[in-house]
Amino acid sequence: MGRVLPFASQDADPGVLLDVDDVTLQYKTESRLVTATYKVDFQVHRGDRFVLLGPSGCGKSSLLKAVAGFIKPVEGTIRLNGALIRGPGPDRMVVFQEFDQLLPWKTVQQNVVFPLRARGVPAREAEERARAYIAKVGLDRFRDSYPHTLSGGMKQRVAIARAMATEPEILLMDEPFAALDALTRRRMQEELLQLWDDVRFTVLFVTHSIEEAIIVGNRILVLSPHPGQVKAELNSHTFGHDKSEGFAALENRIHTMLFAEQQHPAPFRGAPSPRAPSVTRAARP
Ligand SMILES: Nc1ncnc2c1ncn2[C@@H]1O[C@H](COP(=O)(O)OP(=O)(O)OP(=O)(O)O)[C@@H](O)[C@H]1O
Repeated sequence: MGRVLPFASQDADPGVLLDVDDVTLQYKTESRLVTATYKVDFQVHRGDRFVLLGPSGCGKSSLLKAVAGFIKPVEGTIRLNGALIRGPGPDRMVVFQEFDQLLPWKTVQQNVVFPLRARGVPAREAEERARAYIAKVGLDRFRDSYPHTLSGGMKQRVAIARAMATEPEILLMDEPFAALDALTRRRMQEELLQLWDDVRFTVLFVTHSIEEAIIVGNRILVLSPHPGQVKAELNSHTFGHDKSEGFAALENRIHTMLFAEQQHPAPFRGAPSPRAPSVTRAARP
């Protein structure tokens, strides 16, 4: 493999990779104009695990789609490495929540090879790179399996391997673990962190789970409810599943930030739930 540099942050470059500047996103439907985000600003540096966190409908997925180049801001700009994003490009890869993002008629290996060949990577290199990334997500034994024979978690691992194998500048993940059971989700979060330790890629990660944001992210952008506006940007680089000192404090701080002005407090406040708070659950008392 050997060619991880374009994807990785192996230098100490503190420069901005992704610059989202004053971005307003809108959708026009037949009956109305929906403002998804309003004047959102943030900057992602190389090697960041940057999380967009906020309640359902605050425009997290819309921001990710705009960075992917699928939708255009009505106001503001998005730049990657200084260049204006005008559409989708090979420098960005998206991992979605849905398990059906793989090609069902192709094996795991073929699924990972496919986008590499489409980008002009020579056959042998594509095969080798696919093998290496499939190994990184622990699926060597399933290289010749078809997607319908894999569990949800395994399919997401393939989707991650496929995206990583293209070695994009930034990996865009839209609630990639949200449809998994709690234990698998936790394992996937750990594996993502291990992968990051290994490859040091840059990721923009969308979630509505406060716990997931703190575990996965080194920086968290907290967005207000619809239309999404920036509430705060926080550092979270010292936490993992061990929930070391300060985890609960940060969790509470974010929770308060998101729901302090709500008239009805979330049901688990004052009576902590054994499950981690999620923005969606909290937003629907
Ligand atoms: N294609 C669309 N047409 C019209 N409105 C849309 C479209 N996609 C999203 N919206 C609206 O834009 C707003 C933001 O949606 P978006 O999916 O980005 O939010 P989100 O924070 O990702 O929500 P969730 O966590 O529920 O996925 C919502 O009000 C949504 O209804």
